[in-house]
Amino acid sequence: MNQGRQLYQHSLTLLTDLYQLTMAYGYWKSGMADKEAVFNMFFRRNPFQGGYTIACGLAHVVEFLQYFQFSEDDLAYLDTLTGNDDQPLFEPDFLKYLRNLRFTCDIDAIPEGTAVFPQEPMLRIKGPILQCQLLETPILNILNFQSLIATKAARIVQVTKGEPILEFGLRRAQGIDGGLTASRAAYIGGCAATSNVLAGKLFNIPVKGTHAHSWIMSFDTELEAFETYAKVMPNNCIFLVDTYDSIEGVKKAIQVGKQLKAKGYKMAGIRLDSGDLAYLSIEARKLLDEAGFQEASILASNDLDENIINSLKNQGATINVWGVGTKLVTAYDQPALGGVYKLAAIRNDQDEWDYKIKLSEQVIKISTPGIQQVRRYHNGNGFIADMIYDTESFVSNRSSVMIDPMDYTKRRKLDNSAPYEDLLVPVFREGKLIYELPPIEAIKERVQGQLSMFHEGIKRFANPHIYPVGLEKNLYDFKTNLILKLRNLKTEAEEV
Ligand SMILES: Nc1ncnc2c1ncn2[C@@H]1O[C@H](COP(=O)(O)OP(=O)(O)OP(=O)(O)O)[C@@H](O)[C@H]1O
Ligand SMILES: O=P(O)(O)OC[C@H]1O[C@H](OP(=O)(O)OP(=O)(O)O)[C@H](O)[C@@H]1O
Ligand SMILES: O=C(O)c1cccnc1
Ligand SMILES: [Mg+2]
Repeated sequence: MNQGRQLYQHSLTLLTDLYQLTMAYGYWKSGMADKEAVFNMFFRRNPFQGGYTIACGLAHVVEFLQYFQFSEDDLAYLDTLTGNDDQPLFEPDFLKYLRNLRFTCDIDAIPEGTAVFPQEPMLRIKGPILQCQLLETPILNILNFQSLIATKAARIVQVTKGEPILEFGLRRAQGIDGGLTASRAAYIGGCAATSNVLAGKLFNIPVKGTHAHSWIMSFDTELEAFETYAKVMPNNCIFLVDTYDSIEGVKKAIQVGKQLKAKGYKMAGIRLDSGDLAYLSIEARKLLDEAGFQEASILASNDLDENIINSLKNQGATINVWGVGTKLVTAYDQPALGGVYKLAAIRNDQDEWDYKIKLSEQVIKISTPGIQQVRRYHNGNGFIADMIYDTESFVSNRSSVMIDPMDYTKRRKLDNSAPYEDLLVPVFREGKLIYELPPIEAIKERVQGQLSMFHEGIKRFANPHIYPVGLEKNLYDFKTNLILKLRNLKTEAEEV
């Protein structure tokens, strides 16, 4: 029986964890639904043991929020949920409340394509606590994955040094949305094109493609396969040469390349997809050059990542176009960015902010309270440090002191008359979109622009230099005192 399409045709508003809805119900039932709260999204470690992370996914957060509304279907489904006594989980009046619920929060976020670092709020949301709570899961889902893949792509781009990377990952991506959003993030991170046609259409990304072994295998001979392809697609010929014997394959490609030339076309190149890619590319280059095909590209693919590409380059490989799939779109060596979303402040009955903190035995896991902003300082040559400050308590003096949250002896004085940029920009005000989403090309350019502004050391793969990020002194002191108070210890001031 045809059940109809089950995926991708309905409201995404239920794309959240059930516990967000049970808490939402709790807030509503106890009269707290509209209490104003602030949450921050941040991560604690850069992925891939690297020195930076590329922020990506905000456009899809915006899209999600613009369509945020419970549909009749959604509500009917929620109405079927029961607790362990088989009674309805949610009472009808709560579902009526959800029917009329609209997104009305303020959001400030760091633009896509910006390099970001641990502890920095990538996104800050302020609004009724019930809404902020429901949005934790989708916001993390979107930003964690796209930022992870954009970062992976940026690392691969670092090693190919301007040579184009074609993203070939769709067949092994983590499902349909994983494939689509990975293609977008990979392009933003610096890939030149994708093989993913739907991503090309949806996100305005260039698409590219060669042909597979099956094309070669469907003919009696490799030569016939190349000749037929040249006949039907004379303007898009990259011949896959490794089906039977890569060197023999290159020779056949040259034969067909000459036929193309005689007809006024150009053989764009060859593709290697197995064997020793360094050796084979060097041999292929010699053969191509000797035959007058100096301009023909050598594309290589086969489980490539930044480390293998680096090694191939060190071996003198003459590959100049890189096809990268599985290890890019699945972020093979680190499958998730550990971004979190934490309550940082809540309005009390006196209409003042109560700052909130999550304690932990591990210092790195203690959250930072406050309505946070990130100030990125420049000197003439590049970025020198990022300071996280609380917008409510910050006093813009001539200089600020920032303190490393992991080591209070590490301090730095920063000059507020030097150029700086406050990284979070207003995106929504009371639910209204006030941010103009940049075109994907601008986001992509921002990545490379940003990376050129940091000390080379943060881009190193092994033990990268740690870019300085700290808390502004008032925020640091406030956080420390709050920790002491929660642990029932005296603050320094109370001690004397
Ligand atoms: N010169 C090289 N130096 C380092 N790694 C390489 C080199 N050449 C190829 N590789 C990588 O080594 C791995 C080879 O994998 P594998 O043995 O599965 O493939 P293969 O036997 O070449 O081809 P296939 O199984 O696809 O026919 C791939 O990840 C490839 O990118
Ligand atoms: O290796 P990736 O980085 O994922 O790039 C995409 C791969 O997909 C294709 O073949 P597929 O892997 O489907 O088959 P093969 O390994 O047998 O060539 C292509 O030939 C690449 O090898
Ligand atoms: O176009 C290609 O060569 C291609 C596309 C997807 C996967 N592997 C290769
Ligand atoms: Mg493969």
